[in-house]
Amino acid sequence: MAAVYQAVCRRASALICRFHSTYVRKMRYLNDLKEDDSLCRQAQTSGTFYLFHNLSPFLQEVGKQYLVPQVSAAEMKRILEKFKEAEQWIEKSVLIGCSDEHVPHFALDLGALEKSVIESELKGSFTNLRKALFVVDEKDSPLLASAQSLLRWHDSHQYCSKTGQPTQKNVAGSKRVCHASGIIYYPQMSPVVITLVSDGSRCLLARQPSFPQGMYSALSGFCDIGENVEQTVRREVAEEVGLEVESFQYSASQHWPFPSSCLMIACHALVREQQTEISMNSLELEEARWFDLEEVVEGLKREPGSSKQDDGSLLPWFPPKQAIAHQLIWEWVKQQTSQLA
Ligand SMILES: NC(=O)C1=CN([C@@H]2O[C@H](COP(=O)(O)OP(=O)(O)OC[C@H]3O[C@@H](n4cnc5c(N)ncnc54)[C@H](OP(=O)(O)O)[C@@H]3O)[C@@H](O)[C@H]2O)C=CC1
Ligand SMILES: [Mg+2]
Repeated sequence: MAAVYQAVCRRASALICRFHSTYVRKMRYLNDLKEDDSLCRQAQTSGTFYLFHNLSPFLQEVGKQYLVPQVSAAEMKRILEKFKEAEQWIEKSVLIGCSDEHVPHFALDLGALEKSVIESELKGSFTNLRKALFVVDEKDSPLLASAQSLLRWHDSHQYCSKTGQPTQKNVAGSKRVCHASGIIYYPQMSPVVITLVSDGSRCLLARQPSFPQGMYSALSGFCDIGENVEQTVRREVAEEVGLEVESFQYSASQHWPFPSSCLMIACHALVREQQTEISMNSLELEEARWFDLEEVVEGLKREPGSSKQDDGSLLPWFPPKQAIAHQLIWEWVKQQTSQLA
């Protein structure tokens, strides 16, 4: 028995090692591409391309599925030759990852080219990211989100904010340089804390006026400069619903591309059972209230379309699973259910 156990352990650790070495080699290769312009330029000739048009990703609808096609370098060349200055277009691409076999992946925004020509050549359509993220396969959503954020960052950092001179991207697109001042700009993300507040048996969910009808989510807010995560959690909860956080626990994080590149830091927070009266900040929120376990479980089952009742009123529903808010709400349900068991 012990021998079998040892053999299983050896096999497991061999697998883990193999996984790590593939991962490490991949990360090292990507880093080389970021650091070495000529290596990256060469990689563009054998890589694959995810296409965007004015920041909308290109999708293909196959049956009921939406696919995110990777266009080969040869196919890219063929399409771009239909337009002027084909070579210059490839230069605009940014590195977004690579396969385990080191096939590099790039994202390219063809916003200045005729959309319909590309759509009919590649048999698909450029789709708004807000829709795309929720219809593609789960593994593709983070890739689309980060690719769009990087393309957006390049688009809005064409000039040096100190000298006003144009900035130049390195080939991989991991930075931009102002040659007049020597300033290097790196892609930025804004840290945002998202907090699911609980009083021990209920959780607090709120609506911002911009949310779709009937949707409630956890409280969120940008970190102020100089703040740590704990301070942001405490401040945002105080500002938005007038409650004091007693303790909090980090859950997970997620890159979120709206409005532009946020690092969502998700936390659970507890307030005292005796101090649960909400004083909502109506400049930021439209509604904030406590939900019990049963109402949350029901809400998780609801789709946006099934939220409307015959009398026109709306039953609450929560963000879809691609949003980290969904994960927080699920975790809370699991924790409550395990307490009841
Ligand atoms: N993935 C998920 O599950 C969820 C993601 N989110 C994301 O979190 C983000 C922040 O949440 P929200 O509650 O709106 O934040 P806040 O409560 O901090 O309020 C937003 C306001 O803060 C100001 N602000 C401060 N810093 C910034 C900055 N770096 N970028 C933009 N605005 C800033 C703006 O005010 P002004 O315009 O007056 O200057 C903005 O309107 C949202 O953009 C949303 O997309 C939110 C909930 C769930
Ligand atoms: Mg907020």
